[in-house]
Amino acid sequence: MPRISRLDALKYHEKNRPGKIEVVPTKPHNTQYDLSLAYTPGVAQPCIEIEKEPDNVYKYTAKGNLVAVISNGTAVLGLGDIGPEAGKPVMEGKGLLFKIFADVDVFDIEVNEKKPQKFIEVVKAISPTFGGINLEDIKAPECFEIEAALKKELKIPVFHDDQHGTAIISAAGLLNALELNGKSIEDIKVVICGAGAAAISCTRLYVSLGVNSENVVMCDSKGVLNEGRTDLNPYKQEFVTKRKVNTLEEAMKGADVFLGLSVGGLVSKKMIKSMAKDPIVFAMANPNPEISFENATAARSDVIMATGRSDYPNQINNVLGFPFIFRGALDVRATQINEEMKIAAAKALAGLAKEYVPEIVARAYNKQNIVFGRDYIIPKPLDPRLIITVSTAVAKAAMDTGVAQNPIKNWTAYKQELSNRMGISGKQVMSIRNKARQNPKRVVFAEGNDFKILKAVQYVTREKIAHPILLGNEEKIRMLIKENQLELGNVEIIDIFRTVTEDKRHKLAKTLYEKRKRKGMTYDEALENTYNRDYFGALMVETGEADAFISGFSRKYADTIRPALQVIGVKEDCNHIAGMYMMITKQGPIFLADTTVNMNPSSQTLVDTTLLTAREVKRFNIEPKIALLSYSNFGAFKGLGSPVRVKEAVQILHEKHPDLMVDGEMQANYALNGKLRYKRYPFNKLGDHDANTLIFPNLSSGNITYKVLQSIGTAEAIGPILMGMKKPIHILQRDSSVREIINMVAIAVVDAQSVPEE
Ligand SMILES: NC(=O)C1=CN([C@@H]2O[C@H](COP(=O)(O)OP(=O)(O)OC[C@H]3O[C@@H](n4cnc5c(N)ncnc54)[C@H](OP(=O)(O)O)[C@@H]3O)[C@@H](O)[C@H]2O)C=CC1
Ligand SMILES: CC(=O)C(=O)O
Ligand SMILES: [Mg+2]
Repeated sequence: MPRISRLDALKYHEKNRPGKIEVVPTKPHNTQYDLSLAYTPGVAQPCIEIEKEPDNVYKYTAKGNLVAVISNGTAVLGLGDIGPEAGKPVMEGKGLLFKIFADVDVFDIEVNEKKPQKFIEVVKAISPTFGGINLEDIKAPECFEIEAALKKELKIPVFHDDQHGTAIISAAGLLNALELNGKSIEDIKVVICGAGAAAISCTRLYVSLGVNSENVVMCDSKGVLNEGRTDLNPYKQEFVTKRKVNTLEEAMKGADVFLGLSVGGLVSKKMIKSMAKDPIVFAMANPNPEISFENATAARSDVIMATGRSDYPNQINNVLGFPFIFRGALDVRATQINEEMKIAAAKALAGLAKEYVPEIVARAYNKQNIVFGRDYIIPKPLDPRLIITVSTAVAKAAMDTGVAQNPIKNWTAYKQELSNRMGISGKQVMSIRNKARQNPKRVVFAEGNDFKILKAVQYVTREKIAHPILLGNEEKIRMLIKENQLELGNVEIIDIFRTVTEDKRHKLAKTLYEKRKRKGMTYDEALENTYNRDYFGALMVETGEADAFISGFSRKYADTIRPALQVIGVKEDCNHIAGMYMMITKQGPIFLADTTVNMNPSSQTLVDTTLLTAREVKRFNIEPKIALLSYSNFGAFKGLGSPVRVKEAVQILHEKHPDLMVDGEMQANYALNGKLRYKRYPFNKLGDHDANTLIFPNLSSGNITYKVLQSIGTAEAIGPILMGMKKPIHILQRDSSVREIINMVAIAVVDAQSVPEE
């Protein structure tokens, strides 16, 4: 990752409009009518309802999703007491993180007040605006008094992020690091550098998780908190050591764990060298850690090293906590964030780090693969699973401890809601995967010895989406699994050259021969074809040894489709096959066809493609609103060529399938903008509906359109969904991503679920 320069950071904050946040209205506001609803007179109605029943404030205002990030600027990162204005970039930054990671809205509030009592009064006075209060960068010991008083007084979650966020994340990292180096939490000797907000709270949590407080040595700016110190406030007194050590350097000798929550650059290589075997070093001061990643790892090859920074492995930073903790707390309208909720968050984070890491995360960090180990002890902030994992755990803990005023009744729906909030995968993707999980099927993969296929197979196995069967060289597959630390359990591998019995080969050959003997294929040729993985996979499906076949990842589409057509064939009521893509856009899914099979379709082929596509779209529980596209509208072009073919196809569809909402020929903008179309062509059968299904006049236009949409990142593409085959055979595009492969597997399984048993 490129290092950040001072100038880049300043430019970033200054450019366009200064700062990092803005307020965006959530209701229509373009007409006089809208404004009368948004403001007076309409606005008086919710005011009256809230006056009658104060809880209605959650129903009619943004309160329930609005968190105050409040600071007085007295402990801004490790920069110290730099004042409220100077702390504002950090608070805006927290606002940005709340929004992008958990869809929580934030007002950052910088208060020019250091005295705890007055600060408490300010926060209390503004609290009606908010669903939660995130205290930030307020120095110790004042922060303890402030948080305790506000928690007592307010019935909304109050959470000092530097204390508890840091404690939760570092505890998760510590538990995982100890698991890796095999040390027991009860035995470890721990040095904490810093005795402020973060350090005190972290240490309390470690002790509650099993660290022996007698094994803890804590230091502040004046040295070790020991029995010789007479200057300690009550919070520091809690961690006075009986050991006769005075300096950080002495304390570090033989220590198993170092936790830095102070200021940058305090720890030398020599100190790291003096630690016990397999030391754990979390240098969490920001922006500069107590010791750099380079220096710590140069000093000790056996170190497990983490910092608070995003540009090194193992970022232990409260960003992994506050967005998701508040999300969960707000969603159940918790009255507080209690210890159980914090521990649930820590455990959820620790557990997630040990799970399979999706490719999307690896790609975000420029890695081929990320697996639990010394350089990955804690999830990455860009991991889209965090919201579901952590927020769900927090919400559950709130319910279990009786602080949830609005308990969640349907966890599946809640997870879906969380995922929708972030647009993680779109409703359709989730629902296809969920449907697949209900009845997973046996899926054969032609390219079992490809890394991406193996990653997808790992996912679908874990998520119980399918029972995979891999075709390929077993030795090579096992080596790839080992090298990349993949977990595929007892996945079935078939080496079509070596491990197929004579009986089985002849059974497959006979099936093929029976289908092709009058099309010129001899028995010997059929036998020979069983050494081709595309024939082999398709034959497994045909003979009932598998339910679906996925191929084409590494070869030409036409080469893969031919065996499938010969073995499986086209459905009785279909004249041909066609390919469809589902594009997940911000406006919802849009279906495109034909994107993969028929180069220059006749009018009848366009009709067939439309019918196949309509059927497929309905399987997603979506009513197809179909536009047959061209470069002309409703007969405007009089010459020969695609508009005429499309027009003829529409005529046939109108005559033979009057119930179908379909029209054309039309240009793409008229298809996608129903109001525009209706204004000019009010007779059209789609009325003023935007089309959700686009049928292209030829393969070039269909294929180009989906690739353009996909490449410019406006839509996630799922497909190509092969339509018209008797049994589920799907042919991936070359260079499909792991996510695309997973989605195709889910579609293949859902397809297989609807194939009647023979
Ligand atoms: N990675 C993460 O997620 C997070 C990191 N942090 C980092 O932790 C640090 C502390 O933040 P916070 O607790 O909020 O701030 P506080 O102001 O509450 O505490 C700072 C502590 O650092 C101590 N300190 C300062 N200089 C030294 C020194 N030379 N040797 C030993 N201790 C020293 C102070 O000692 P004294 O008491 O004597 O003044 C004080 O105890 C910051 O660098 C911050 O960026 C904080 C939150 C989250
Ligand atoms: C990360 C953070 O909150 C801090 O360093 O203060
Ligand atoms: Mg902070």
